[in-house]
Amino acid sequence: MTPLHVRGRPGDVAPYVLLPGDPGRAQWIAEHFLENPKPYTTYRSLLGFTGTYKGLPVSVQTTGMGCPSTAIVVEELAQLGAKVLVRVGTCGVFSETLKAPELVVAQASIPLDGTTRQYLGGKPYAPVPDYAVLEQLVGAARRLAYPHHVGIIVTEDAFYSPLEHHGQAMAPFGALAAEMESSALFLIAKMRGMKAGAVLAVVNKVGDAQFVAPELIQEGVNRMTRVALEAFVQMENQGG
Ligand SMILES: O=P(O)(O)O[C@H]1O[C@H](CO)[C@@H](O)[C@H]1O
Ligand SMILES: O=c1cc[nH]c(=O)[nH]1
Repeated sequence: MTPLHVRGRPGDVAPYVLLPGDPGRAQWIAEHFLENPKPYTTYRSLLGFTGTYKGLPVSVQTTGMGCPSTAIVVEELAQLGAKVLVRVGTCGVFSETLKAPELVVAQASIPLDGTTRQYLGGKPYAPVPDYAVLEQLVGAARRLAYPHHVGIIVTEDAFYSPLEHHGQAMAPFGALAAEMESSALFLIAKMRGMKAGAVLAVVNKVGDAQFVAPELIQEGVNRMTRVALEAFVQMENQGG
């Protein structure tokens, strides 16, 4: 039996998993960073591949956009034996002092989404990455000398909110960036005994009508992927 959506079989998914929102990014990462990548699921375009990076088995699994889809994928990755999950996503920033292709490493997510609210029955909660994963992500970004910011992000549902952008309202409280998946990832990973983190490439200032130039996005994606993979290797070398 495979899970309902991530249609891999036990053994198909590696303990270490990269989580991009975009299936095109999942395929690009598999082709450019993994040796011998093999697809294990294509259902609903939630593409998943497993290969190796520097000899370490690694999977890359699309989450789709938003917390509802991410929650399904993370639950099913737990069923398939995943242990360490790192979101490699894109984000919008609240200040022009953060620029593409800089990275944002999430230290916590302010959960403005509906999925975590439903999981928690409305109880307050602080979705945070696993501390060891956070440490390894920051360490890898430093070693690679990629400019990065470590801080609070906002996870929200409405990319095109008709109201004044509600994520932006959290900027005075220290939020650096907005995206749409990390709160659910952090919460569900904790509930299911997995370790999670998130590294994000800056692609716009929140509310801008355009993303930055494709070359800058590509460079950010390249950098965040390298950071996440090097963090996996370090974690494995230090006993997982
Ligand atoms: O680039 P990904 O990983 O999809 O992440 C961001 O991009 C999408 C919105 O454009 C949302 O999923 C948001 O979280
Ligand atoms: O969720 C997101 C992702 C990228 N840019 C945004 O403004 N929001």
